[in-house]
Amino acid sequence: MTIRHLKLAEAADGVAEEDQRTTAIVQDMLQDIRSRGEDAVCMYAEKFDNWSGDFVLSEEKLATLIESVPQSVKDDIDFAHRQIRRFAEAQRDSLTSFEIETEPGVVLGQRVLPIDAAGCYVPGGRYAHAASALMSVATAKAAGVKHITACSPPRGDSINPAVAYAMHVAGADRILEMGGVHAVASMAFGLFGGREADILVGPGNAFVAEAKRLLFGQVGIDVFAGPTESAVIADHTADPMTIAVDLVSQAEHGPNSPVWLFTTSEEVARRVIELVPLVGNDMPNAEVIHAAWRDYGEVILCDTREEVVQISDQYACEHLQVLCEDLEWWKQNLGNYGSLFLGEGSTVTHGDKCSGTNHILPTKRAGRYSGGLNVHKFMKVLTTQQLSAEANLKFSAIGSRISRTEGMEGHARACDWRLTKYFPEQDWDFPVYAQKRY
Ligand SMILES: NC(=O)c1ccc[n+]([C@@H]2O[C@H](COP(=O)([O-])OP(=O)(O)OC[C@H]3O[C@@H](n4cnc5c(N)ncnc54)[C@H](O)[C@@H]3O)[C@@H](O)[C@H]2O)c1
Ligand SMILES: N[C@H](CO)Cc1c[nH]c[nH+]1
Ligand SMILES: [Zn+2]
Repeated sequence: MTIRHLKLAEAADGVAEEDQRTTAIVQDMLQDIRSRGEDAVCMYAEKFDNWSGDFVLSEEKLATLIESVPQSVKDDIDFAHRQIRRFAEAQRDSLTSFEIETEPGVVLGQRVLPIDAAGCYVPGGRYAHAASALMSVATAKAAGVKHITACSPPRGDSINPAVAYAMHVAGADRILEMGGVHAVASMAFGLFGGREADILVGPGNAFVAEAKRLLFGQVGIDVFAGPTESAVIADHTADPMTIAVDLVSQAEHGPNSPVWLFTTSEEVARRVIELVPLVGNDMPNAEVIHAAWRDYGEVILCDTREEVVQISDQYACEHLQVLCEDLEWWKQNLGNYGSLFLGEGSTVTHGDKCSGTNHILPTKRAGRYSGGLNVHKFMKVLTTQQLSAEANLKFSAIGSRISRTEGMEGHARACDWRLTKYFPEQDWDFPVYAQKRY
């Protein structure tokens, strides 16, 4: 393979150490919250978010916040909410409960049940992520989750009003004005009068994502959804300006948000390298964009589209845009990503805000083994079985023999007991233990 790195990420060497520092900080915080509970949370809220108010958002305060949201903002959030809820319901209806009789008297089934309690983290450090509230809460609601707590970091006197509105219309039962590791821990441990979450979902910065990862096991999580990443795949037909605008759009997430270009066209690559800083200059948050591009931005030139697929699957980027000829070929051949955006008409902003697919997506190469948040993450597939006495003639005989082959006498006798109970007159051509009746 003859790939060339036309632009390297300047921060590449320090990333592993930074991840280790984050893990150590988050481990200490979780341990402290485990032992000191709400007192520790109050301390972190004061330290990181300058917050010493109540955490549970009251009905009255929620009403005041909603009142302060302009009607035009409510209309847009309502539109996005309908799209997201509709897509989640379509997903839900393709996974169903069923029962089948595989042999006479053997009924096997699956029941698809919602998880009972979800904790939805809505980021709020740098931006007011109203759409993220819809993504997690509306999807949990579509799944049928009964107890939904949503949280977001307060800024000034409250969480952002549009975020509060989005949480409310999507169906949150309880809102915490709290963010960061301590909010994740509060939902997991059921602090401040809430239920212990059965699953924690939602994106967040490196600390939030690491907290969820460390709590996994005690609770379920959706996916490792840390700092945003975006990649564009482009051939010679792509418009460099469109690529630059789209890379800048996702670099604005934070100074550690990587944006990558994988291309077969050196001309397109060189033009994009010129354009990104110019497009970024014109933005209110130019500093963040320049840092992300300088430290994490990469441009990789490949000879063939097959090589591009190989590189792209290796990066397993959260968002992947394809600006090339023959989109169907790319759709069939790309295998690792969080969400795919095909053609110039589709920008990541559509998925981020309002098209309806979920924007809570895998980062740090988690796209190799998982998709993003979807309605199934809030649902459990539970199996059931009911065997008649007659069905035991076959199934207990086989179960007993397999158990003894494996050296598991207790398992074998559970079957033998049924054979001798239901078929006392039968002669067996294999050893069957006649259990004493006590
Ligand atoms: N992968 C996805 O699906 C996805 C989607 C949307 C957003 N995102 C990402 O979410 C992130 C949002 O980050 P944000 O910072 O704006 O909001 P955030 O709410 O995730 O984090 C802010 C909180 O982090 C805590 N914090 C800050 N510094 C800390 C420290 N040194 N130690 C411990 N805790 C600390 C504070 O409590 C603060 O309120 C971005 O990185 C964005 O790219 C990802
Ligand atoms: N691109 C983000 C997912 O990494 C989601 C988002 C929300 N708002 C803006 N962007
Ligand atoms: Zn985004």
